[in-house]
Amino acid sequence: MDTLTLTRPDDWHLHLRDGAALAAVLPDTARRFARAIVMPNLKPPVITVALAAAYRQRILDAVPAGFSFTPLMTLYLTDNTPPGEIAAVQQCGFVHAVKYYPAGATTNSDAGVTDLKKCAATLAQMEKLGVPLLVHGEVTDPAVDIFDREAVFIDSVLTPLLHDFPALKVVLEHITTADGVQFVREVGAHVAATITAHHLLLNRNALFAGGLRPHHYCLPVLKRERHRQALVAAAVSGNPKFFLGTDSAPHGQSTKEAACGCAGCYTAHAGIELYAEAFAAVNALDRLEAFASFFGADFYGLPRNAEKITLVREAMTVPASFDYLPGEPLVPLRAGEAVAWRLADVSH
Ligand SMILES: NC(=O)N[C@@H](CC(=O)O)C(=O)O
Ligand SMILES: [Zn+2]
Ligand SMILES: [Zn+2]
Repeated sequence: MDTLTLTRPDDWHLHLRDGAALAAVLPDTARRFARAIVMPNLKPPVITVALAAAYRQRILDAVPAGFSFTPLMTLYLTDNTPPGEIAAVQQCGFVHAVKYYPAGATTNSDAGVTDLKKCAATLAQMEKLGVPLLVHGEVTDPAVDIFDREAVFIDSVLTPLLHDFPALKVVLEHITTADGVQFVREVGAHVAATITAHHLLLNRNALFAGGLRPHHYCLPVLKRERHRQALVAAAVSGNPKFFLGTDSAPHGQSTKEAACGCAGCYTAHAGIELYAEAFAAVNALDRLEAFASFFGADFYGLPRNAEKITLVREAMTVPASFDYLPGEPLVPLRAGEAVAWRLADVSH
């Protein structure tokens, strides 16, 4: 098969940033995806419906002419998010979830939750109104090995959370381990997971291939090969609990190639093509459409897209960098290397 036509996909986990960075990266996503769940970890974070409305308008203003793209907004949960804000979420129609960052877990998570107990009334309201909680699932205790932080989070935070709020809709974002896969498989249908393309394609050796590779550093960090294989098995399984979320997370080159580099991989430039590679590698291209275009919409209770996109199996060399901020290029995943698929009618 040299071309693959599928229902236009959605990205259920995306970082668009703001201002000039937003304008630089948005076309890559809008070209491929009809909608995206937009992460709220701006500085300062998007903590109210009013802030989400303003951010949504800035995104819409940055959509290039001729593109159709709908941002699906999220709120950043803090220790102080009032339960009343959840009713506003449900009523506004454009905020689709609330994001839980354990304080200190990842990029711009300083304002995140220090103790979920402080959020009990707000979580109860989310459970009641059916507002999903999106979870960065890693503990922050520096004594816990970084490669174990997802598994420990599942046991010590997520399991008690679901015990206390058994009907809360939860998406365990960017799962990276066999433990994450198994947990999501075994709990009820109200718990799902997103999987990134880079976690399907790379294992932790990619962080150290011939030298330190900052552009492969993201959180949760890449894991060993058996975990990558478990993620691939989940993604191609046809189980609707697993769906596409790129976690495309742009950072300027100087902040990645640094003594203490930022976490995040930029993948939006090949946001669906990289998944096609991962599915083709296990002869499962026939499973890509449901994973990329159906299961996420179904989980969020949104209609599936009507348009189609076509991918062509033709190697494309990714540029060494993209324009991002003045004097600050953006180095994408696969910079200077080939991606095996390209989007029909699209050239960079
Ligand atoms: N994934 C990352 O490594 N970084 C994300 C934050 C996140 O999703 O954890 C970012 O905003 O840069
Ligand atoms: Zn995260
Ligand atoms: Zn993310």
